[in-house]
Amino acid sequence: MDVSAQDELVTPSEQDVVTGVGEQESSMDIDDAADASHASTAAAGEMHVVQDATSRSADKQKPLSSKDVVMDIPSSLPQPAREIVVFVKYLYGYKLQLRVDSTTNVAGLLDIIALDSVSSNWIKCIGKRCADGPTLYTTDTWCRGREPFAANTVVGSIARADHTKALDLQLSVMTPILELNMPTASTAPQLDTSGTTHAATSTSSNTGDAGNAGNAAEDTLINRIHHTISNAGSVATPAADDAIWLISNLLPNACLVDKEARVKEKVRVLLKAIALLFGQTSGVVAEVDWLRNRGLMCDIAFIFTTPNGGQMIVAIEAKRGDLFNSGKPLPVVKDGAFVTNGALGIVNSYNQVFHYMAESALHVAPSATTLHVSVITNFRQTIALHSRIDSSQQLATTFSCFEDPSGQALFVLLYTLLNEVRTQTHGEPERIFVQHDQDGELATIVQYNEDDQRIQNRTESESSANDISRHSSRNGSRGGSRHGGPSRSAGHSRHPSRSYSSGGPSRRGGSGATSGAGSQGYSSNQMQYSAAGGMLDAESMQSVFRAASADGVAAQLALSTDDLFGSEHGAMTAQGGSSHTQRARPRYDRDAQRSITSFLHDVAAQSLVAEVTRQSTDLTMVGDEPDLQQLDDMATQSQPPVVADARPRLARSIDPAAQPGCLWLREVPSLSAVPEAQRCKTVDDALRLEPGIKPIDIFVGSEIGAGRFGVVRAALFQALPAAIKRIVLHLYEHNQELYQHEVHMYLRLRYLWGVAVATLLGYGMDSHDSVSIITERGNLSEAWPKSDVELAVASLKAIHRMGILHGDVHAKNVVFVGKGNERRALWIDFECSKFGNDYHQQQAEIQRLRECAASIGQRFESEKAEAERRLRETTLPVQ
Ligand SMILES: Nc1ncnc2c1ncn2[C@@H]1O[C@H](COP(=O)(O)OP(=O)(O)OP(=O)(O)O)[C@@H](O)[C@H]1O
Repeated sequence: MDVSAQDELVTPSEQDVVTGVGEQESSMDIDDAADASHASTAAAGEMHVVQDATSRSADKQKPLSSKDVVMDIPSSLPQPAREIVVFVKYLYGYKLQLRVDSTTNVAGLLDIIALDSVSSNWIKCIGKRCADGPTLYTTDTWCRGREPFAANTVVGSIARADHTKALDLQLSVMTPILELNMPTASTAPQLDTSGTTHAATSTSSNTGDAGNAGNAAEDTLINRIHHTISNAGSVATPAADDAIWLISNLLPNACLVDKEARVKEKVRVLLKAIALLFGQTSGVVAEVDWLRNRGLMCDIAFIFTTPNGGQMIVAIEAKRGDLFNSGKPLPVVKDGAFVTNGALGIVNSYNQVFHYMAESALHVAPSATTLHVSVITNFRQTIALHSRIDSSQQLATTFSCFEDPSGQALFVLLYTLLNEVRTQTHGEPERIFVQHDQDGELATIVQYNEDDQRIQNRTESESSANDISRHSSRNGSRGGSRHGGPSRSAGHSRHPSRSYSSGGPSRRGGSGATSGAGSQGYSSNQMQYSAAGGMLDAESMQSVFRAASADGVAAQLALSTDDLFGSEHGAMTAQGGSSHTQRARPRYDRDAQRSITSFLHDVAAQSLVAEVTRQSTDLTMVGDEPDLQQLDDMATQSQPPVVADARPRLARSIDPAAQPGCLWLREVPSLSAVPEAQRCKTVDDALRLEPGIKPIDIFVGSEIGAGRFGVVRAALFQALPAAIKRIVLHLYEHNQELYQHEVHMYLRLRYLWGVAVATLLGYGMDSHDSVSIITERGNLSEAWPKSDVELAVASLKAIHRMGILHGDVHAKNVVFVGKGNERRALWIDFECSKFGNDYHQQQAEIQRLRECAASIGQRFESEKAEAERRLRETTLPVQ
């Protein structure tokens, strides 16, 4: 299938690179190609009037017309205007031509847009937001008294805009969080090796082994890390707010534009919103067999890795409930990480994903009246999402459950993580828990006092609890896995959902049916989540619990094509009777946002989250696997285990020889087993075989290095300088594992990309027998001056802080990018890296780096002296 997204947003330069030099292997000098690319950009730009500074000032007096195209967004433009341009570009798909210059203000832009026949209320919203400040997203506040933007009008009218494009924002052009929340250089906290924070001014208190230069390098690095973290994904960008807002408010009415596309558009819109929120940039495509083998019965799924450290599966199922209901205890989240071995292909942009997904969804269920999109994700990004959706609520409790506007969404977060977060932020862990067995059949509500003594068996929702208890006792619930999988009982006993209570609007499980607000009519197999204001059937609950028990976060967004965003849901929203809807409405409240983002960017919180994440995902963590029987017994005791007791359940014991589970690699046949006719010889061949892969703007150039895997070549990857390491799998027995391991480690180090670790730009199979790892390209240091050494040491320490030892410390594995203050040392080659926090090993690595660098530096100096001597000799006048 051709997934070369027609609305894939490609700049002229990228396009030129791709179409101009399509062959993968070429010896053309890569920097020439870059120049050519830029030249062609300029050429293309001429057609569209690129606005450089000169032309801007020359055009100053000209009225803005609709004949010009914005090719770039001047940084001088006020932020709201920049946002508008971005939105316009995506709303109109470049059809609306407008020019932005330094004289353009927000009002001017809005005027231009208003003149256009397809002007959109979406734009008006932006305008309003600009005018009214940060209250836009509290729709009722924003709309009150401001005709014509009454609340319902807004919801309805915005829905007429083409959200597909509106949501198709590129993360790179969003407001960097830096502007709002980035601590200034003087106040940015610093990490010491123990992970504690210090004020930035106390640089001298930093580590001992690097001198002042080292401290300075580290300070800069830490600031950059902050910056990177801040900018990773779209958590705190206004655009992400928009996405949250869309999801929680507008989707009920959205997607009515393209009636023909129906499911496709709906799926696309929703998923783009999700993508925007989660900021994922790459993923793998999974199909039915792969899913079935893992107990995930849906029609298609995508597994994303998010820049912010999580993984997410988006799955579409034609029949709701299949997803988690296949009878296997741990469907796809294995040991805290999604198992993606054997998935189908790699995608490199979310546009591709949506095209693929939409096509596939239509293909697999062309006549289905209902398609369900489930998002199963784990870790921190969802925390950000949820805390921002309702930042006024206490973190841990509001995470437990959330219903989307269609009434069927559910987010459940990793409970231990939540408790940690809550302890961190509120000084105490969660104290009300739901206990149930791993089948989700038993649920009792237990409350603890501050001394961790059990004080209550039920919450106010006694009827619900009664039902649950009766139900469970009928089923003779006990710990242990009916399906032979590991028991989740101990873990479940600390489920974060504390709020089984009445009061929220009820919503029966299954698509489409809505009961009245505040309905109390439960049946025995239904339970109400007041936090979500929704009602789930037991089956769904089981599903959720299973997902949660697998240490993941589950979000189910069910879409009904019949009444996907129909009047019923709209009515529910309009009634305002839905506590859920009110809660779900994100608040664009600077203070709230600040507190959340400061939490997210707080170094201690980061390390806490990282730590908990590590406990549940660390591939090398060969923890003590708890005795399953013991866990079962614990679950049946009246007093549930403390949170810490649940931890061993998360820390997993794996076969050290087992391959990392979170990476994709199809089982690769040996080359000889592949018939000649089926071998990939070109990128096109690979594309035919791997329909998820698009010719991803990659241009391969000349050799720049070599190692045990073979040669590394310079490349341009989407117009970025890159290095491509190609690994022929059949050459060595362990190549596949090494490849997987290296990619895995790069992914684990994503926070340091571009700061201390070369950015992983792409990876995956490029033919039947070879895989590639594409990284940001840098230069080796020739002379290793002291400043380079300190930069490299600082980067290595940052890697150590992430709990990883490089394992192959050598000067050739550090590349440098940038100049002057921007210079950074980026580590590459992680195939020998391993998890570990051993101080002595860390010091040994640092020491080794210093020695390598010193010897290269000395050699460089002596060679230089020798060359100068020779030069002097040859140039001395002959006597
Ligand atoms: N991102 C990059 N930027 C610049 N040069 C790079 C980059 N990646 C790799 N190289 C060059 O290619 C060489 C080999 O790369 P790498 O170490 O990743 O390959 P390898 O096959 O794993 O080598 P080794 O046998 O040392 O493990 C590096 O020493 C470096 O010179």
